Amino acid sequence: MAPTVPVDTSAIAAHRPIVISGPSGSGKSTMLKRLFDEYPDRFGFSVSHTTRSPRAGEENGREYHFVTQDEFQELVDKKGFVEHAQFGGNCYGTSIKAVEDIAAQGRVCILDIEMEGVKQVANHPTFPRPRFLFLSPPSKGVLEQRLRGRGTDKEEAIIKRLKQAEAEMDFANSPEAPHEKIIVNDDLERAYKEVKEFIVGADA
Ligand SMILES: Nc1ncnc2c1ncn2[C@@H]1O[C@H](COP(=O)(O)OP(=O)(O)OP(=O)(O)O)[C@@H](O)[C@H]1O
Repeated sequence: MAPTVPVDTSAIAAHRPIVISGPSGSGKSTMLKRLFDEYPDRFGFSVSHTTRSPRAGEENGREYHFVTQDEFQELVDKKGFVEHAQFGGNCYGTSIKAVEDIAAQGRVCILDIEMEGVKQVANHPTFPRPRFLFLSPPSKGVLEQRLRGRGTDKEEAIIKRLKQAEAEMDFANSPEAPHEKIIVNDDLERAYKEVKEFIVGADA
């Protein structure tokens, strides 16, 4: 067994990261965009690692930390990732160090991740426990309408997202879910107020 990588997590402990999850189309990007606009200096997204090749205009350390398969695996073995996954034949992961980098700037790191990632974060052996928020659509029907209304997905992708949404919702409502709060995104203003209250505090 590889020893776990020794990463200083003192800034993370002082600025506890927030994990936001919820089905695709539940409104995570919408909420986070508003929050970042309202509080430009308060939050940050960590820079992920990936084994995919950089695209034109992408810079190592800015869009991603671009690494080889071996480098990625080494970090996996050392428990250096808070969470990691494979998409389309490439590996992606959020390192503890990347989250610490945001916290060291005095910012709260926001982790926008899906169900499998949430489970990994909740069960990580050394990562300080973040705060978990789940954003839920009002119903499956409304979710479907919003995914279609967004106009970014093909029919096949919408069907896949709806199926995945069911699994996410079941997990969020199960006893092993780590979420401290589930917010239903029906009315945008009301839901945003709740999100803000959870993330920034009632006095904000
Ligand atoms: N409360 C709301 N009422 C009506 N429409 C909403 C509401 N919240 C979000 N939407 C719309 O629903 C669509 C999906 O929202 P959004 O893209 O923020 O979801 P997401 O959770 O970030 O999805 P993904 O995980 O795929 O990035 C968008 O078109 C957005 O404008």
